[in-house]
Formats: sequence, structure tokens, C-alpha cells
Amino acid sequence: MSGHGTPIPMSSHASKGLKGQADVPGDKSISHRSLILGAMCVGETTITGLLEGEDVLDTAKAMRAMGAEITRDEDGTWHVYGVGVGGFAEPDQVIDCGNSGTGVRLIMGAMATSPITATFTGDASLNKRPMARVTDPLALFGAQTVGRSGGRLPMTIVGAQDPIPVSYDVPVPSAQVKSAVLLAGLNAPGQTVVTEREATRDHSERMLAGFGAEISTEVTNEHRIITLTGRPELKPQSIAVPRDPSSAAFPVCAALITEGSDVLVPNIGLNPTRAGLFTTLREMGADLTYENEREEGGEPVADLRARFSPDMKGIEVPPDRAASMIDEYPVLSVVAAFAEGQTMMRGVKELRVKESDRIDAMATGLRACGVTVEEGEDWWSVEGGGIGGVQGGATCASHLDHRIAMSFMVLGLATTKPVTVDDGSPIATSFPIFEDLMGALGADIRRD
Ligand SMILES: O=C(O)C1=C[C@@H](OP(=O)(O)O)[C@@H](O)[C@H](O)C1
Ligand SMILES: C=C(OP(=O)(O)O)C(=O)O
Repeated sequence: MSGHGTPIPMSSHASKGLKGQADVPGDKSISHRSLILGAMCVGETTITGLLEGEDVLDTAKAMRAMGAEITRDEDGTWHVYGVGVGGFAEPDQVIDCGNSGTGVRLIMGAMATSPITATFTGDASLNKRPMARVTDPLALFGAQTVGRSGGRLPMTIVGAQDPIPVSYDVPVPSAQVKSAVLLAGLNAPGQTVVTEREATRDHSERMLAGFGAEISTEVTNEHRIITLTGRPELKPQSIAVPRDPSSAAFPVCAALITEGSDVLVPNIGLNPTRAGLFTTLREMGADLTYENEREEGGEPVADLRARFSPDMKGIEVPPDRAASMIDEYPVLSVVAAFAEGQTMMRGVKELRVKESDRIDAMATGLRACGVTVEEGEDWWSVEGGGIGGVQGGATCASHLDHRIAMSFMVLGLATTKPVTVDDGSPIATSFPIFEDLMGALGADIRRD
């Protein structure tokens, strides 16, 4: 878990000619879901390419505490022996999900329709994040919740004894909320229906179908209506987790802003519910190409090739693209600082309730590095200074947020003076090999 250990101050220094291949780790969203769905089958699920970051390891611990047997071979293959839908055991300790919103929200959903009680907590960041968005729909299934004021962790959920299926319109664009409701629906007899107005990442829908659940999605002009039939017998799977586009974003963006760079990031999923950053960068004029485009496991995949792009222009990012790149706005704001003109990002208020208030965290650090940033509740804009136009030289706070820490480390590769973060330890939640991988490309990132 991040935030419990000693802070790791890090600095990033002007670098040139990033070169080579960046093999980024497995997808975080799919990794959490592989463990949770594996725990909800009877029999053995095998997982390769699992992201072994702290967030996912905390989910593995939680699934063990609720009765699943989970082992890891020396070669990195994971095995989950699940308990079946409705088969969770009551954990005898508090479940600590560390820094992970996905972990805690999905697990709360998965257990809320089982007759067990569980108490959840997290680190200082997670315990500030809103949980009512999940516990409100879980109450409709018959679960009861007691938490801190404002719907914060620590929080106890008493699972429903006789769960009833639910129809729920998700009021915020959130795959975590959608997924919590679907996972709760697994143990409710009958049909659970979830409606979302903006398409969010659809890994839960795809994986539930893969595990044999009866699930369908009806897409209209305004909605996506997902219908799940409860009490399926999920069938164990063999899962090869694809690489994480949200992690690929860091070496890709670093290559675009550092002179002489040419980096290949192979095997990245381009599921349209995740690929918004890459579309945006290409619209800005980035030299970012998709090589070897193919389908794997029903998902579009390509090798990304990113080269130094001195002529990028600021753009207006369409608000309806926000969900497909929600975790990538911090690093986009870094690229925007090196483009010519203004980049305007609207429809992004969800950024304020992530591991940190990401608009505030990036705006403060970028301004300290000499970049003009403006913001409102639901939007922000960055004035680009072009390549060579950003001073740097500041120490930026990471606020227990991996994406903020990594974004400032990318910034410092192309600023005139080095950029420092007060604490890089949260990087291990999603990208434990970040420093080694960036170093191997030629990025000068140091522990201070
Ligand atoms: O479902 C998921 O795996 C995730 C959903 C997103 O969160 P929200 O649902 O809060 O938008 C995203 O920010 C997070 O990193 C992973
Ligand atoms: C928002 C994120 O994660 P989570 O909500 O799972 O903490 C993220 O990884 O950027």
C-alpha cells in the first residue's frame, strides 16, 4: 500500500533521444476484474500478464480474505481457485484496499449481495474519496452501509440476506460504479439493468460474458443499457491480460516531447473506451503511429510508435471523449505545455475525485514550472510554450497519486531546469517498473 512508507523524492532531468522498446505492465482494470471474477467461479482461473502493482495485490489479498485461494508461480502465472457466486466467506479482518478506488468499489459491489459483513479501509487518499456513488445503488439490492460522514471509508457493508435485482441509472460517468452494480447483480435472482449516459470502459461487460454470464448491451443514441441475469454459474477462464494503455501513455508522451526520440510500445489495447488519449495526441499533430494492428482476445491491439513531435498544436478535447481517457489528462496536460497554443479540456469534473484532485494537483505544479493554466469546476486549459518553452525548476506535490507523480517526471525530461516530486512512492500502485523502464529508454529520472 502506498502512503504508509517513507516518501520517495524523485527528480527528472532534461533528456534527449529516448530510444527502444517499452514493455509496459498489464492492464490495471482487467487485472482487478480477473481476480474478482476468478474468485466468483468454482474451479481454477489462470491469469498471465497480471499487473503486479500494489492496487492489484491488495485486491488479491481481499479475495483471499473472502475465501478464494490464490497462488503465483515463479514465472508470474497466477491461479485463482474461486468460491462461486454467493460463496464469499466473511473476512475476519478489515479489508485494506490501499490506494485503489477500483479495488474497493468493485469488491464492495461483489460482496453486497452475499450474507456477509465486511469493513473496508484504505490509505489517506482512498479514505477521502466518495463511496456513496457505489453504496447508494448497493442499498437498492438490500445491502446496508455504515461509513464515515460524507460516505467515506472506513466503511462497513452488511450484505443483503435476500438480494433483489435492481434497475439503476448511473448518475456519473464511472465504470467503477457500473461494475459494482453488475457484480452485485451476479447474486441477485433475476435481471439487473444498468444504464449509462456516457460510455465508460466496458471490461466488466466483456469479461462477464467471457466468464459465461448472460449479459447484453443495448446501445441507443443517448444510452447504453446493460442487462445481466443473476445467479449464473460462472466458468473459470484462462486470461492473458493485455498491456495497459494508461501506462503506455507515459513513455509515449515522454517520446513526443524529448528531442530525437523514437520509442516502440508494443501490444497496447486500443479498445475505444480506453484509447481517447492517443486519438487526441494524433489530433494535436503527434508523430504517433499504430503498427501491426490486429485483434487479440476480441480487442483491437497495436504496437504504438512515438517519435519526437516538435510541431504539436493545442486543441479543444471533445468532452464526450473524457471517459475514454479519464486517467490520461494529467499526462496530456504535460504534452499540452510543449504544444503551440491552448489545449482546452472540458467535461472533466471526475478528475477532482481521483487519488487526488488531479486538476488542482497538475495546475499547481505546472504553474510552479512556469506554465499558464486556467481552471473551473469542470474544465481546465493549458497554454503551450512549445518545445523548449517550459522552465521547470519546481518541486511538485504528488498527493499520493501515481499519475501525478509520473506526469511530473515526464515533464522534467523536457524542461530547462529539473522537476522534482516530493513523493514518487505511489507510482508502485500501477506501474512498479516505471523508473527502470524509463531509464532503459534513456530518461534521466533519479531518486533524490
Ligand atoms: O473501472 C475501472 O477499472 C476504472 C475506472 C475509472 O474510474 P471511475 O469509474 O471512477 O471513472 C478509472 O479512473 C480507474 O483508473 C479504473
Ligand atoms: C483513478 C485511478 O485508479 P483508482 O480509481 O482505481 O484508484 C487511476 O489509476 O488513475
